[in-house]
Amino acid sequence: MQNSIQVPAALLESLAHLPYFETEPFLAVHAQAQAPVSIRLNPHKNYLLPDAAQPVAWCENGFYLPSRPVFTLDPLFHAGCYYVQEASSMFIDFLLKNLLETETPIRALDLCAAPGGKSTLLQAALPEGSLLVSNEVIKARSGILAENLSKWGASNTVVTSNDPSDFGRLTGWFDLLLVDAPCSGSGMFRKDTDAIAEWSEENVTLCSQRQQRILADVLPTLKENGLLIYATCSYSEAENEQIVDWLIDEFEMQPVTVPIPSEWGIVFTQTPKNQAGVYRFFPHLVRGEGLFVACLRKTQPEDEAQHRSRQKPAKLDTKLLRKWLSDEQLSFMPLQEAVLAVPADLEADIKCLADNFYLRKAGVRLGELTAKELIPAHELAVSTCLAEDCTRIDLTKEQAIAYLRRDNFELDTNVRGWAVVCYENVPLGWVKALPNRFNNYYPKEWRILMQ
Ligand SMILES: C[S@@+](CC[C@H](N)C(=O)[O-])C[C@H]1O[C@@H](n2cnc3c(N)ncnc32)[C@H](O)[C@@H]1O
Repeated sequence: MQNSIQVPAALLESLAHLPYFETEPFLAVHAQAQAPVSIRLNPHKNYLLPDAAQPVAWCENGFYLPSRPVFTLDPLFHAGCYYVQEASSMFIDFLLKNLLETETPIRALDLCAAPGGKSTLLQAALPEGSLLVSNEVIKARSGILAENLSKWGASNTVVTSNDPSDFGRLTGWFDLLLVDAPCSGSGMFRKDTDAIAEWSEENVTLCSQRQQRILADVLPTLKENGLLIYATCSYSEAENEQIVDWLIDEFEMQPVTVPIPSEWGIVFTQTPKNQAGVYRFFPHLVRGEGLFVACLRKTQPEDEAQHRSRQKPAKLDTKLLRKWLSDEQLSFMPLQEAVLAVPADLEADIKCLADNFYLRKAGVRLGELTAKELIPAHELAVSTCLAEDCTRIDLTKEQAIAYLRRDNFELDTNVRGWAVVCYENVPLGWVKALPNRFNNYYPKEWRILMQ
């Protein structure tokens, strides 16, 4: 059979004994030119799906598209109306819906979070009022994570950029821990052919050792009875089943599973040593990429770290700030020259995080307060807490693309001052309209570069 993607023979050999793995169909899907295209909708923003979109069975907001549009040229992509995510990863939604037995707000940590696919999913799936901390240790990658969460628009997220071991400062703090670990990447061969060149048996071993280090470092931050979701996009047992067996052997962790319909094509299998139930996604069986997922509950008692913030309450002109916001229950926190809006119920937690971690983003950045006014931040424009009565200007698609490129374009309006420009009623960002021109405040680093 012709195999346009050269799947390494050593990998094929190592997978041959796995249940439901079949070399020929596996190679056949890798020979196909096109991987399925799927998006997950942002439930807090409006978006009209194309008629031909088909639901992803295991995710309420997930849909396959019939072909791949040029997402970069869709203003609603930049407005955070949806996230482009391969469908297997959306399975986390199904697990959360079935395993979070509570409507009570929880604290969740997405430890390896950039670029933010699973964080945006978690944000939409967690019980209302929950806190989501999205961490990315590599500082250069934390920017794209903060960008994607800013566009998602929710106020209950915090982006940190810390080493997993730093979370040892907050023992017994989180109810949910997602570790979507860095891995050898074989499950992404179809979408990322560079991963093939980087694949080797030695790298699988190195990844497996790193996964153990990351997990051992971060597990103290999980509460007793807290849930760990461990995922990789590798097919190798050393990074998957063997890690789960190691977690059960070395820590007080119990596997938890949810039954799945067989027609989904997801392989429910067991780890060799402890017979823990785990999920595998093979692209010849599901409409998605390769993925491994396991869920475990911590049975070990863990005292919750107690923290009293060193931060003093700030004196802020709250009346002025509230004018910019819809009536969510938000508190205000200064961060250098800027002011943040954070859910009032999460203020103490966010201050505790600010005292202990490097915060890349927290809540919604409202802007900078001068003596007389707020210079609004982009995050506020694309947030879900922007005041309804804020001045809005509707753009055509052509104008919207020009705005997102930071190009000059004609705007026929009598509006003066700060206004939020919208496409199909969804905010894209700020302009400041002056008598004979306007200034484009779209963030330079996010502008569309594609011609
Ligand atoms: C599989 S990716 C995460 C994808 C992300 N969860 C998503 O859904 O968009 C793994 C992430 O782990 C980060 N990473 C690399 N080395 C790490 C380490 N030693 N500890 C924690 N995270 C690490 C990588 O930078 C990468 O962003």
